[in-house]
Amino acid sequence: MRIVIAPDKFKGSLSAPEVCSHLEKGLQRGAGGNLEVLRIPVADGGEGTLDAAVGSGFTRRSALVAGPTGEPVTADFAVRGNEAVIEMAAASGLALLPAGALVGGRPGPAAARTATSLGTGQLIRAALDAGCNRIILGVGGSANTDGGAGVLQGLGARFFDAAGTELPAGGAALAHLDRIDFGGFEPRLKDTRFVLASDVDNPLMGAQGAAAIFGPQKGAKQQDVGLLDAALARFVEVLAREIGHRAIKASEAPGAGAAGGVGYAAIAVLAATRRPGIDVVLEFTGLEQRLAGADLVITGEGSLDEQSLLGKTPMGVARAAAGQGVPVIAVCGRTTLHRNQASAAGFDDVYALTELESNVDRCIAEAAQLLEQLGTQISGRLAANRLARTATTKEDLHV
Ligand SMILES: Nc1ncnc2c1ncn2[C@@H]1O[C@H](COP(=O)(O)OP(=O)(O)O)[C@@H](O)[C@H]1O
Ligand SMILES: O=C(O)[C@@H](CO)OP(=O)(O)O
Repeated sequence: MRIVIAPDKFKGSLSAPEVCSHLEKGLQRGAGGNLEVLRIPVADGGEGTLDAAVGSGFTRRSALVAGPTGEPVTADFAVRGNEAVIEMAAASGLALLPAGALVGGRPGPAAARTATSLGTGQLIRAALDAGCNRIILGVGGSANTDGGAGVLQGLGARFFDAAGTELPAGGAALAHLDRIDFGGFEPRLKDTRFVLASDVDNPLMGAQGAAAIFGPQKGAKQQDVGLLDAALARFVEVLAREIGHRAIKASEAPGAGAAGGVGYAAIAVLAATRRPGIDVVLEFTGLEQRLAGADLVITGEGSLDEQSLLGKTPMGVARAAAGQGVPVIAVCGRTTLHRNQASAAGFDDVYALTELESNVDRCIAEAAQLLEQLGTQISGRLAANRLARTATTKEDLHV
């Protein structure tokens, strides 16, 4: 029997490659090691996108870049031929904030105002140095609200105030922006194509913008949100002087507000095409083709819920599986979906770790072992031949 395991991470407990390996261990245990298993970790453009690329034949590279508060961090990216996958959170992620930027263990307001996406720009440069001219920029989980100004700085642009002094890092400083010098801008960008892999469709500014919606999770208090939003508006105004009206148009584009405005810089200056993260990931993993001839695909994520139905990773996998006529099982930490919702979404069966351990904290702490147990259980059910695409109509659906 040929099984493809193509899950997203279980956020807070297991990375997608870990989900793959523990699930396979359990499945094989239940099947006496007789399964042919193909592991394809997937993601939605955010955290885990790099793992998905590496799991699909890209080579992991690393570069020393500036972290969100400027301190050096070693960030990975992935290369295959002339194509690179950059997960911006690897350089500018909220999770990289040093202890000094945290207040009570959470990002503080100073970090919200000053965090920069500089390291993401430096990673792009590292990808260019590696010979890439097609760059997939996976966004999300960022610490910055700087409109992607840091990305442009990392690529050679310089930002000045009216006195001709170079601006300090971060979104708030953009309130004092007077001029951007693109004189030293990376020339190789002219021949480089960017894809912005993002599921976030917020514009750059306003009530649905980067500062208002994602600022608070980065530590911004109400007054910081106002300040950052106004600073972003100033950035757009000054950029429009340099590159014309497209700077304004891009600020309204869906996705401009992704990753604190890295989406904006990518669309306005790097001419990035925005695509749903899951579509981009499924494409570079070649999932649909690799499903050909499979008897079953197992996907999943930490929480399978109503949000998942809006097109998150497991839905993308289910769609690809439907294209190949392959049955789909979802595994997850927990689920709020009813059986008819799961079935309408294309899942023939859903297994949650909470069925094995009702204490969610323990479920998270012991996810690896529980997932193995679940894998063994799934093997047992497969052996009993209880999986069929008609499961739901037979009232045989698991949840
Ligand atoms: N092992 C686990 N057991 C139970 N619930 C889990 C487990 N791992 C993650 N979760 C739940 O999934 C949530 C994360 O959801 P997930 O789908 O992985 O990511 P996202 O938030 O990006 O959609 C966690 O907050 C937690 O509630
Ligand atoms: O980085 C961010 O600003 C947000 C939106 O892109 O990311 P996430 O949705 O992962 O919180």
